[in-house]
Amino acid sequence: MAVYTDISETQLASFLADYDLGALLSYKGIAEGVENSNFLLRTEAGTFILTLYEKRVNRADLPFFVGLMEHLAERGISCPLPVHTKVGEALGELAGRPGAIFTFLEGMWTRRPTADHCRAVGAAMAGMHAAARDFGLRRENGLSLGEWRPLFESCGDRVDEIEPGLAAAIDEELSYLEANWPADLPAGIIHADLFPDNVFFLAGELSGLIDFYFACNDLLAYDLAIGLCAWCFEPDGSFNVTKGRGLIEGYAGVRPLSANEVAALPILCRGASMRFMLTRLYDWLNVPEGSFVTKKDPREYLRKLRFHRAVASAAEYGFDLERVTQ
Ligand SMILES: Nc1ncnc2c1ncn2[C@@H]1O[C@H](COP(=O)(O)OP(=O)(O)OP(=O)(O)O)[C@@H](O)[C@H]1O
Ligand SMILES: N[C@@H](CCO)C(=O)O
Repeated sequence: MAVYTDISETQLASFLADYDLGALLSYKGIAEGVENSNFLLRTEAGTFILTLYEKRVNRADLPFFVGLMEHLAERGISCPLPVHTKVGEALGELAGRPGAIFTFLEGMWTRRPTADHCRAVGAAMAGMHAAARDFGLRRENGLSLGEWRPLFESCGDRVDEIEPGLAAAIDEELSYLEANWPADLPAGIIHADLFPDNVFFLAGELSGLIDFYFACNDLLAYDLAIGLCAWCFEPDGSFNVTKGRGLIEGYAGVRPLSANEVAALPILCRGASMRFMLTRLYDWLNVPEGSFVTKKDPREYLRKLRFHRAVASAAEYGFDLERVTQ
């Protein structure tokens, strides 16, 4: 359960006194999520989310995250909007943790994405990329190509417990990625974790994006590659080309891709699979049993990596080239 920091009603009421949200009516911890403590608040002004930032979020990055959500919301992207205190602050402190209050987004994430969901997510991702273009702050991706090998090395000598020969296979794949990673593709601010649990739908329509705590400056098409990995595989491990087409054509309907971006999709998908396999592998080997963090299976991303390694051209992701390029 993702409530690491307990708060008392008295603490919360005194925190809320800095805001124009009326009196506290009720609050409860939210079980979902693993990074931060989230609470559902009801006050006289409505329903809100209180997020307390835990250790894995770097305090210095908070102005970037909170500012980005504000920037996107101002440009019509449906995402949580930070609520300001009476003196105009978006970030405060509660129970020794940095905290912020956000508007509540209606909707639920979908456990069974369809091709229509994928199309909507592609369009929303491209809309987010476009809306973030004039955001004034930068944040380097702390989980980009250069960080993968140190992360792998920090997993130590237990990697082959997951599968015999895995350490050598990762080493070889990292060498390929390091030698061939594309450099000259359009870059900007990406979400970097736009998985199904971070996209809400309401009555079949996309109602908003949440969890911008991996957002950073990186290749725009890398976000699309993360989306292909997270949205377009079936539970049996097969890639669904109809979903792939939906995601890519949904994206390109808002921001057409360049021919170079299309050509780079297979290697970007290999990199995205590597990134999520490694963070999951690290957690698998290092997070103690019975802790709050729900461990996700690194082998899911190993299987996805193998699929992308066998892709000879981006056309195998199922889209019509003429429809997605400029
Ligand atoms: N603005 C919001 N409106 C409605 N619900 C929200 C909002 N923000 C967060 N939630 C709820 O809180 C849950 C956890 O939020 P979030 O995914 O941001 O947490 P996290 O700990 O950063 O998670 P993750 O494990 O994905 O990194 C969400 O699944 C959702 O149910
Ligand atoms: N989306 C990530 C976890 C949260 O960042 C994963 O599925 O591994």
